[in-house]
Amino acid sequence: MEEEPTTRHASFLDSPLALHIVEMGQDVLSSKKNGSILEPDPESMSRYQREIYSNLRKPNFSTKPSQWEAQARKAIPLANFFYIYGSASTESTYAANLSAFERYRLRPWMLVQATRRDLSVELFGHQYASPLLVAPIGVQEIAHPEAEEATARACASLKVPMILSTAATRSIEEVAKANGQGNPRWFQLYWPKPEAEELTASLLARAKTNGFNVLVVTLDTFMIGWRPNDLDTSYIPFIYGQGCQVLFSDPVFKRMLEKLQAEDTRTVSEKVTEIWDILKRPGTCSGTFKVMANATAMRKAKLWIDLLSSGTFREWDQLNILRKYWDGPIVLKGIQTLEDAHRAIDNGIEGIIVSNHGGRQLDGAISSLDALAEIGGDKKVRESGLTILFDSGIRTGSDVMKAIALGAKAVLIGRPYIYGLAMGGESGVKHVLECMLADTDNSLANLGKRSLSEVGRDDLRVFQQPSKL
Ligand SMILES: Cc1cc2nc3c(=O)[nH]c(=O)nc-3n(C[C@H](O)[C@H](O)[C@H](O)COP(=O)(O)O)c2cc1C
Repeated sequence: MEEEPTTRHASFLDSPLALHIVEMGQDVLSSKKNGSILEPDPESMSRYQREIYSNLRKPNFSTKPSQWEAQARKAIPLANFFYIYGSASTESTYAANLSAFERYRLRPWMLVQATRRDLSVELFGHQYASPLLVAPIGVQEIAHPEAEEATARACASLKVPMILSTAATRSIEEVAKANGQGNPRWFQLYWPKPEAEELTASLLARAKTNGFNVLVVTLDTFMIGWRPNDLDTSYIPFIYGQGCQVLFSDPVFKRMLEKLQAEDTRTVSEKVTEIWDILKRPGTCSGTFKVMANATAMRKAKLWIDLLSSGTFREWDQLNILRKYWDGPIVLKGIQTLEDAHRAIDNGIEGIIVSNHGGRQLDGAISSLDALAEIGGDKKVRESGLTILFDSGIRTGSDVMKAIALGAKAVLIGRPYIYGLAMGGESGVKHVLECMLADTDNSLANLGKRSLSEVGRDDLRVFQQPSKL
């Protein structure tokens, strides 16, 4: 006799096969709860690796950091390249930054359930998808005509926070627009000199209005480093008004400029003589052309240099001035000593970036990674809740792991993404960031870790102790 359909249905649910399927489902659900899913996540950061292989052809750009540098060198005028690549004096700080990563070696762990991984980090109450941020780098137009806007779009597409430099070639508003609504972005301040507090207030108000929610204050560049590459070609973009757009677009700066012009008592002939004096100086044709083309911008640029790069230093007790104009987290960039990290804590600062500006400021200095090793290992720092970020030398995913192991919560990518910008504008930046994200995820997996919170000093060996004074 034929069974009733309902009975057939009921009997299937009772069948061993159905029970097995249900049990499998329950296993998957419970393993999800336990965080031990056996299938790799198709959306993981390392998907870029799979995409490249499945394309079955060479990617448009190399995946090697050394090639990004080489390709950027070919893509832009040499003086521009050397401004980006160059460091202070003998470039020994830059060399130390890179070689330090060779001394700290990772210790991979086996038979760890790292099929699914979590690269997210929490910084100042915000959840970020990865520990990578884009470092503040000024004058991006010298790498590509789309400049900071291209970087902002690339960052938005990958949800990587962009830190906008005060020395940008685009205004705060233009970069915010290119970065789009809801994307995380921070603002880096080159602190105008004390007489221009109103200007500082205006910059910070604009940053806040335009969705920049963390303030990075750079402490290591009150005086520009001794940079022979640029000195030998007498090349500094700010003189021509390049890298000055954040201030040029500021209402307080505009008022200052108007006042200066109104007070300018020079006669026309005196002004012509001044330009003629510049043109008479021995130099390149392109220098002469730039002087002619930018005579107006140069007057504005003079004020920019006087306000931002006058050589006037600030002190610790002045930090509280910034609290008047900024109610969000403040991060000090350029910390290299444990003593200064303690001062940051004592001054109620929320975060520091252990950085030596990529070796562009003080030559003969310790590597930034050695500085991190000292600061990140300190009891007072660890117990204080101070957020530690790191830059200067990050080139690969394993570099990211080493910095995290030494106590950084997140890291800043510097020159590599500017090389990406020089190679191919927005798509070049995106490529470099996707490589860095994939390599970071891959390194976490091959270290045998499921999340960044599991990475610590046990995962490192130092093979040559940092020199002690
Ligand atoms: C061309 C160039 C311009 C930079 N401009 C700024 C800047 O405007 N503000 C700032 O805080 N740091 C600036 N930096 C420093 C970076 O933020 C970062 O500290 C450095 O690039 C890290 O070193 P790395 O590139 O070797 O990894 C600049 C670096 C370069 C290479």
